[in-house]
Amino acid sequence: MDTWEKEWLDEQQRVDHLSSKINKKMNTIDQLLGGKKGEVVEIRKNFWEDVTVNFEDAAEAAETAASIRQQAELLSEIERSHQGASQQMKTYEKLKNSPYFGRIDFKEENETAADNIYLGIASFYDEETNDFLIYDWRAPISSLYYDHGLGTASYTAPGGEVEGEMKLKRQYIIRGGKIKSMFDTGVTIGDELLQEVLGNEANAQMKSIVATIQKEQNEIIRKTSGELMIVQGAAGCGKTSAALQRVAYLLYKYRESLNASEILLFSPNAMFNTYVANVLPELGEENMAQTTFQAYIEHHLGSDFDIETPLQQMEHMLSTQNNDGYENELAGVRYKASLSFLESIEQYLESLKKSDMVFRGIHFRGRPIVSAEEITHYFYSFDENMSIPNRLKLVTEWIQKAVREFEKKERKEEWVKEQLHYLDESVYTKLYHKLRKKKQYSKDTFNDLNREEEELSAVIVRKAIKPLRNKIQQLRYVNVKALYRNLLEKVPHEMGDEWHNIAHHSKADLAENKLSYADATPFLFLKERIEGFQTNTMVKHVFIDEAQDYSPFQFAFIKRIFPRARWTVLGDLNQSIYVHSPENAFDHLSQLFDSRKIERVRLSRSYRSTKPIVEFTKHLLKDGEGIIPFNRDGTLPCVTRVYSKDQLHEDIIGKAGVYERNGYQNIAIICKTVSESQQVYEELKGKLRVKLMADEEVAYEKGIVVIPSYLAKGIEFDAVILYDASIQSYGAESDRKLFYTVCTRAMHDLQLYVLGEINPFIGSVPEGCYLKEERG
Ligand SMILES: Nc1ncnc2c1ncn2[C@@H]1O[C@H](COP(=O)(O)OP(=O)(O)OP(=O)(O)O)[C@@H](O)[C@H]1O
Repeated sequence: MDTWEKEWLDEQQRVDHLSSKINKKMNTIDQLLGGKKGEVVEIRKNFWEDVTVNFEDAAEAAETAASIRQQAELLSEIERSHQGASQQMKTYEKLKNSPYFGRIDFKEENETAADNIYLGIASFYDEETNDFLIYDWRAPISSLYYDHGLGTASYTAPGGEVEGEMKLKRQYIIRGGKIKSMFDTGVTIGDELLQEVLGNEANAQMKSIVATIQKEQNEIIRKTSGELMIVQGAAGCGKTSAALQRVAYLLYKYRESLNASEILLFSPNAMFNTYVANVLPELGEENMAQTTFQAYIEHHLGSDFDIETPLQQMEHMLSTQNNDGYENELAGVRYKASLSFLESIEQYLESLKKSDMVFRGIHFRGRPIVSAEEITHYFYSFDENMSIPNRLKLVTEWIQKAVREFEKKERKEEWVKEQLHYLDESVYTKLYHKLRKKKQYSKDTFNDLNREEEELSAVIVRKAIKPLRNKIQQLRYVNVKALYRNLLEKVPHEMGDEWHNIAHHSKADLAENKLSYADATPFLFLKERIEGFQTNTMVKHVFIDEAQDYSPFQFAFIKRIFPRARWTVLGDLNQSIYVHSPENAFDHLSQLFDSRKIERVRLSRSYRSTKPIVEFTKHLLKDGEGIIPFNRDGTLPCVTRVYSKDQLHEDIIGKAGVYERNGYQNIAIICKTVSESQQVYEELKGKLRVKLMADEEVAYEKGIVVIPSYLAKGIEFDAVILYDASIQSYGAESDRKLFYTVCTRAMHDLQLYVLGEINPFIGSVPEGCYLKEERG
């Protein structure tokens, strides 16, 4: 047996020893869990026997309430610790399968021997020996593993910097309690393990990367001093992965004061939410809250408007690219996405404090209660410096009072008497009981009858007027639609005459209760600023993935919603695919924060795709030289020219078959638009086992999928078949980033078809970087 084999055996023995310790702990918890369950059942059963119930007088009643509370607290305490224990059980289950992935031997300065530190997804403490047999990967000492090679090394412990020497750095793949591979590594975390991990087939869901986090990524995970962290890096360099590990790290570091629901991730679309949903549970943590910006807008405006989605906007812009008026529309969309527009809304709001607010009069059954003029008059009777929301609070109270008075008079109206006549028997009986309870019946029956009628009339009117009252409380009497229309009347000095056309389109949409994607955020902003901005102070960390796709306006908006949150923003300017995103999106963002509290991290190595694919895709960009591929072999991307649709489809079917036989489980046929995806799906579905993924609400699934460019964003596939890379599809300069984005979705294989002329971006890739084929 050579030394390495001996080492391996020793390591396996340690794993076995650890497994038996874990088993022991699991047994103890198991018994505890069983016991707790019994306790809960017992308490539930005897709940009312164990509380002293006595309502004789106030003191007794209070005692009874206290007794019930005590019993309920006991129950929830047991249930809480039951949940804690079952959570622990799940973690031990994972540790039993794979207790750790790394080891470092670290000799602290002034110590004689090195400590062996084993790193796993959670700590494991042995009470018998008072030893940590596994350290959580997020513990301060674990940073040594990610940041240092052999030799001098240090880490920041709670008590200060600890210096020393790293004697050994080892990596393992352990599955089912058996060591499958083991490597000793040097400066960076071993390429062997990375090769192995990255070479695997894509998953329908993103995986955690704890075992192979790279030094530059570790910075993203552990740096927590700033208020805004901007992470920029090429496609596939691990921005999303690092962000999710950062969430896990924050949950560990601030476990006493932070819980998962106080962290919010903005995803590019709803499908992406399902794609990343597994990473944190895999690490034994609860998932953070997830949303999309669109969902936020829908939540606030969706009941009043039909709101264009980003996907629909993109679809519209892509299909009108060659029309007259496109440039004008584009200028409008960009202006509405800018901080200048936000500033002009602020100015408009300031002017509304003095004049021009638009209100709707309050009517009931066609009769006026308070006219729009009266509301305006009352609104402007307040001090000019009083904010609009504060004034509206007073206006609302005033209107409600007027409605109350109106309500009293209304009881005598004819329609009330009519309804009284046809009143439902059950309502009648209910009211009778109510009046009896209030002891409002006298012995005088004549009076009773009158009273009964009065009460019933009051009920009828109150019920009929309630929806109106609710609307008033929701400030529906403020005509935000008209205010937004008036705002659009003002020609911004940045825009000139073409603005009239833009405003005209928006106003026509509004008239039909439609809101374009470009108008949705400004509209909501105006509404919120008028009615009183709804902020969320609970959220402490906001993460924004694919942040290059947000407009400066949207960033400013989000900042207002979460005034107490720290931000982690991840993006790649080369992947901004929306017309509203400016070239320098992150500069606009930085303006919202104190420059001393901003941290910037750049990632340059790309891990997703093989080296030949990265070499190909980086040449699609004007400034792609800085992108460094991780050294993973693979075949060259292939560009195939075809001369008919039939030929194209036949080839795609053949290629998808080859990929399937290769063992690939995630194969994407990426089209440019949703409508193209639908057509292609219709053509292929009878001949290929293929799914259409054109709706962002569906969860991402394995198999061969036809998917539009926009939805493929942020996710990855074993192989990508690009439906049509001709100049007709991707010819304009504005298509460059979209084209780069779709090509970078491929992990192992990239096949591009061209029906017509090859697009100019492929044209700029050096000859040796891809294979060329002709068909037909
Ligand atoms: N340190 C790492 N160890 C193992 N795999 C990694 C590492 N970093 C990144 N990866 C893998 O690389 C792929 C790309 O990562 P990720 O999706 O996080 O990149 P991204 O920068 O968000 O990409 P994009 O901008 O294209 O959406 C994923 O499969 C991820 O698991």
